[in-house]
Parts: sequence; C-alpha cells; structure tokens
Amino acid sequence: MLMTKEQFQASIRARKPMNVYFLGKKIEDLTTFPPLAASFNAISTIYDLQSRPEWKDLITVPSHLSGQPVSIYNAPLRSAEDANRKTRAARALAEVVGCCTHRCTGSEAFAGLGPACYDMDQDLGTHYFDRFMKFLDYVQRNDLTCTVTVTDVKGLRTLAPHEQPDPDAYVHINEVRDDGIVISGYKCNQTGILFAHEIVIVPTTNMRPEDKDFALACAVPADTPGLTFVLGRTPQDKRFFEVGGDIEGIDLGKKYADHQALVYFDHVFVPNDRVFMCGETKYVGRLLSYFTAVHRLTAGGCKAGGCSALCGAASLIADMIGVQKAGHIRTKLTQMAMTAETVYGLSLASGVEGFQHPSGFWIPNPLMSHTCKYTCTQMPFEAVRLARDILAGFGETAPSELDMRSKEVGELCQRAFNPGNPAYTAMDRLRAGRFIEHMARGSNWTAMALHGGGNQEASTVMARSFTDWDYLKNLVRAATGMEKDPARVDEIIAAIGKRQGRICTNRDLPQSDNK
Ligand SMILES: Cc1cc2nc3c(=O)[nH]c(=O)nc-3n(C[C@H](O)[C@H](O)[C@H](O)COP(=O)(O)OP(=O)(O)OC[C@H]3O[C@@H](n4cnc5c(N)ncnc54)[C@H](O)[C@@H]3O)c2cc1C
Repeated sequence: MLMTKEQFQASIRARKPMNVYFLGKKIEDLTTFPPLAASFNAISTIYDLQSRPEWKDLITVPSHLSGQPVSIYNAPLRSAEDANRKTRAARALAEVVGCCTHRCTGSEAFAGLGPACYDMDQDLGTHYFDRFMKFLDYVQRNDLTCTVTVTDVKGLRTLAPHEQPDPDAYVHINEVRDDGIVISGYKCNQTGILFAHEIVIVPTTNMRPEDKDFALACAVPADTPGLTFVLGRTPQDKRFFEVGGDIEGIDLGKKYADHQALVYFDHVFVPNDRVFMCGETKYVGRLLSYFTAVHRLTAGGCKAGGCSALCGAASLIADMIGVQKAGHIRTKLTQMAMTAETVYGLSLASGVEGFQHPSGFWIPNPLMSHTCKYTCTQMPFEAVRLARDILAGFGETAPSELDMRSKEVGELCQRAFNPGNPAYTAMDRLRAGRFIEHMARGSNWTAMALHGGGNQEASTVMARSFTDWDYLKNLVRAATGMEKDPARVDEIIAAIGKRQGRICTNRDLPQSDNK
C-alpha cells in the first residue's frame, strides 16, 4: 500500500536507533537534526506527491506482481513506456526538489538485480530470481524506500578487491552459514541512505574468480545492528543551524537537499532470503551492465530537471537587474534550456531504443544511456558557468540572510542589494542567487553530475564496449569500394537498412524474442 508523507515520516521515526555521526558527534534523532532537515523534507515531498492527482500517473504504476498501485521506484521497467516515465518523473521531481529524489537508486539496484538473478538461475541452476521477486513484492507492499550501495572505497585503484591490503576496501563476505552470510566493509558517497528503509548492496566493479568473496549482492534494513554511518559535509552545512526565528534559511538556497554518507558494515548477518549473489564473479559484469543502463538513463532526467531550475533562477536574476533583453543573455539562457533538453532527449531515447530481457525487465539502450551519462558529466557544468555569469559578482558575494535582517546593517544591506526592478526586492534577489549558489557550490549537485552513477571515463569505457565497431568499419568499406565482393557489399547495405540508424551492439546481454 502506498504511504502518505505522514506515514513515511512515522516509519522513519519507528526505526531502531542508528549509529550516525556528524562533525565528530553522534546524531540522536535524524528526523530533527538541522543539517538533515532539507533532505527529510525532500523525500517526504516525494511521498506526498504520490497521492496528488496530477502526479499519480507519473510516479506510481500498477504492480505487475500484485496489480496494486506502487511507486515507480519499486517497480521494474518492463517497457519503453516505463523507461520514459522514469525519465519524465526524474526531471519533474528534480524541478520540484532540485536534488536527488532519494528513492531512485533503489529502483536501479532492482533493474540490475532482476535480470542478473534470472541469468544466474538459467546458467547455474540457482534460485535467486524467485528470492529477489519476493523481496521486491515485500518492498512494493510496504512502499519502502531503498537505496543502492554500489561504491566501495576501493583503496589503490590498480589492485583487485582480493589484493587490497585492507579487505574492507570492498564489502565482502566474512562467512557463509547455512542460514545466510556475514559481511563487512565500507561503501561511500551513499545518497539518501539515512532516510532509506532498505539498503541494497551490489558490487562496484567487474571481478575475477579470485575476487569470489567480494561478489555479493544482498539487502539489509538500514537500522540493522553493525552499521555505522558518517554523514558527509557540504560547504553550507553549518547554515542549517542558523534557521529559526525570523531566519527562514534563504542562505540554504531552497527547502530541499540530499545528503551523502559513508557506511561501514561490521560483521552484519544477512539471511539467505535477502542474498541475491554470493560468489558468482562471472555475473558481476552483467549485473553492472543492466544497472548502469538504467542508472545512467535516470541521470539525464534529473540533470535536465536541475538545469531547468538553474535556467529559471538565472532568468529571474536577468529580469531583476534589467538585462533580460540583452542578446547575449538571451543566448546564454537559451543554451541552458537546450542543455536541459539535450540530456532529457538522450535519456528518453535510450528508453525508447532499449530491449526486453527474457526476465521481462526492460533494458535501456546501453550505448545511448552511457552517452547520456557522459553528456551529464560535461554540459551541466557549462550551464552552471552561464548561470554564475548572469548572477554576477554581487550575487556571488552577497551578504547573508542574517545580515539582511539585522537591526544594525539590515536596511543598509537590503538597499545595496535591491536589484532596481520594482517588481522584486533584495530578498527576492537573495533567494534566486542562493538557489544558483546551492546548485553551483553549496551542495553536491555538480559532484553528482560528474561522479554519481560513474564518472566520465566509466561511461566512455562502457559506451566503447557497446559500440559495434565492425559495423562502423563495414559501412565505409561498402561506401568506398574497399570491399570488392558485390555480395558482401549487398549484405552490408542490407544490414544498414535493418539497423535503421542504430550503431550499438547489445554484446552478450540476453534479449527476449519480443523485440
Ligand atoms: C554526490 C554524489 C552522490 C553519489 N551517490 C551515490 C550513491 O547513492 N550510491 C553509490 O553507490 N555511489 C554514489 N556515488 C558514487 C559514484 O558512483 C562514484 O563516485 C563513481 O562511481 C566514481 O567512483 P570513485 O569516486 O571511487 O572514483 P574512481 O572510479 O576511483 O575514479 C577516480 C579517478 O581515477 C580514475 N581511475 C579510477 N580507476 C582507474 C584505473 N584503474 N585506471 C585508470 N584510471 C582510473 C577515474 O577515471 C577518475 O578520474 C555518488 C557520488 C557523488 C559525488
């Protein structure tokens, strides 16, 4: 059953006490801790929107398991339409909260695990798929938020997991028991993890047979004993403590934010019904291929939403200071809007051009999806630069809300910061300016564009592996006469027609006969 915002908040408050630290101190109540307030607000808003008529069809779907309405974040993609819904939802939600939805990554863990479990069962006779679908059904029925923990701390990058001097550099299996496994190790950069109900653990990199103990996938409740979390800091985290009285928190940029944390698993027991991979190194690459195809599609949706909002903020600033009609400002604002459309378009296209896996899961077109993520590591940075160009120096160096409201210098500051356009006040200008600051350097938004879901090189490596290089070479062989055999030239021309413009290969990923 879908939870309301209030039910979600109550479910988070009902969790067992968790070991969470920030600035060297233990946090007693995550739901009232100021630096987490904007994050709690963001995820609560996502739950709130589920019941609103204009949002219902975008962020909930009938479950293919129970027929009941469930969050799109707990429903596997089963068609191009589902994939496009995910893109549209990611963009729309980012336009509301301007940060991570907190619920998205769990769905991507499911996108990787479903087909990988299916493949293992087919090839190895294991029973992971059934187990995984039961877990998914449990998550759906309780409308839980799940987060994927992929990124291990990794130590020296040139060493394989089993070669690391500290085995905790990658989460690994300490012990296999009859009833489950015991795991230890670190995962870092975990977005939204402190407000998740379930943590889904998957490997971060391809593995060799010697890395058997590191090839594991499983799920644990976030309040499982043995977990320690350390909340990461951001440049603005002390500003959260300023909010109160007549200080609204304008310096935070907006009402919403996400958070990232380091997590350490210390000999955590995971019962068998929550274990979805245990030593099958050969299938780690498959799992990551399925996972990244969906995760990197989503990046385009949410970065599009972020860029829309950034463009809106820059456009407001231009209106305020009277430069909205200047040719170069209009060009810059349009470039920002086109950046949003470029990553949005790539995300939609990778959904449409995808294929169905025999498990019924829909796999976005991998080459396009990695291209989408690659583009997200570049174009939003130019949009940020343009927004800062329009924001101008005084926007960047603005006095704080505390000064703007101070008895001593408030009037002095507000008069100086008044943008000149009578439709706006100094506080409006501060609001729009801090919004840009939040996106540009107050939060991890740009870090997310660059690293979240893998960095530029990771996308390039995957894009290279899903490009059909023989096909590309053949078309030039046929076009230039390098290929002398007329029958072979005919074959190449026929292949070009059949492909209808697609240059990708799906490599070894199994494909259903439906498409
Ligand atoms: C804001 C934010 C949110 C995030 N949210 C999540 C999340 O919710 N869940 C999650 O699991 N992860 C999350 N991540 C982590 C993200 O997925 C990783 O940062 C990303 O995969 C890159 O890993 P890394 O940071 O360890 O860098 P690395 O992959 O180690 O890369 C560091 C640099 O070294 C290069 N490099 C690395 N290895 C090699 C090699 N062998 N040879 C040559 N060059 C190499 C890379 O190209 C890169 O330039 C988040 C990250 C950020 C910044």
